[in-house]
Amino acid sequence: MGSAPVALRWDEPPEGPVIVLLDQRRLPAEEVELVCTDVPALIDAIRTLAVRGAPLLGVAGAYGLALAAVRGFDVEEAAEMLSAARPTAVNLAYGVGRALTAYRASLAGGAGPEGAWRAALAEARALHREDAQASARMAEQGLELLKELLPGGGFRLLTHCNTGALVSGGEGTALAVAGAAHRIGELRRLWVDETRPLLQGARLTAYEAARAGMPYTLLTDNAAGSLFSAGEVDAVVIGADRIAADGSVANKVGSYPLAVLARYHHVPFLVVAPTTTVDLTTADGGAIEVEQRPALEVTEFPGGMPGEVPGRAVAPLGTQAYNPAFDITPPELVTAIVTENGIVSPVTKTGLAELCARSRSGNGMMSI
Ligand SMILES: CSC[C@@H](O)[C@@H](O)C(=O)COP(=O)(O)O
Repeated sequence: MGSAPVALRWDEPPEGPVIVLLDQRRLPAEEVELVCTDVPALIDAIRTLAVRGAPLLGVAGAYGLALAAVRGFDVEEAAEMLSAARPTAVNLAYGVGRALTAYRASLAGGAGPEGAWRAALAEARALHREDAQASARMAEQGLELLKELLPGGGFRLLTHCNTGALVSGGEGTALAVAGAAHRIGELRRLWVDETRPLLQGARLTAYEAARAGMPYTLLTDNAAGSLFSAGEVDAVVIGADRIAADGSVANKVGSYPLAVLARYHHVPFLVVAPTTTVDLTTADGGAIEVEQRPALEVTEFPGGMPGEVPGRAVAPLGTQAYNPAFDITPPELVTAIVTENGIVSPVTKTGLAELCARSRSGNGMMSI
């Protein structure tokens, strides 16, 4: 079994502190590090998905704030720019907000610039550690829930996008649950949606599943219906980018159709996400901003991502494309939301606000 990839680290070479990313745009073909020495480079990495996935975006945002401070950027302006780099995953603004609050408090307490950037860095490191701990708790609780829902064991799980170690300081969210099932010999099959247009499933989840030795099979997103109708899926496990106060879930586009299929076929639809992904200030799914991405990602294959080698055109030049990065699954289609603090479901009746209150108080825009 291969070791989990390290998606992000802070480094302090003699030339000055940097954020080192495993460049996810190049996986699985190449394992290449991308070194960000300044805030614009990090913002570009976030926009072009060199670093991605809700929990890791939070961690990247917090380290980004520390980088801004140590590299002499206008920290307040950097905080705004970093938070706005991608709009849907609430963790990004949350992570930036936490490091900014630590930075401001340090300055207000009389620290100089060195003390203030170190305070921001300490907060980023704390968030990174907490994320790893949350990941382990979600894996445990998600596994327990699967055992309850599917007492026969031998789970055949369908997942979408990428929710593993590449998006976390730990093993991730939904993929961490699959990993926990695999370790006890109960993962019969991991069905991996390729996740058009940027192929996070094919490129990244398959990469992680292979490294972990999981029994996995890749499918095109539009093959999922046949798989359900053949009775081959026991549960859907996905992550989330933002969960509104009413339990609506924003996640990678293609999640909502899976929830509809799961309901039709009486299959549990499980969302695995840390409480840092819950945004109690957003009332419902309609209030979640869904990121729209360039047409090129759809009209070229495999996804003409900025900074990448040009893709191959699969549509006539000038074709318009509808390319929302996320969709919204309404709460009535969600069987349960698994967090590090517990599970919200029609069965437990525990509210999201109660689970969030079990974490330390949030900063910035989060009301947790
Ligand atoms: C634990 S990651 C949860 C989500 O962030 C993930 O499912 C997802 O949608 C990521 O989208 P991406 O556009 O690749 O950042």
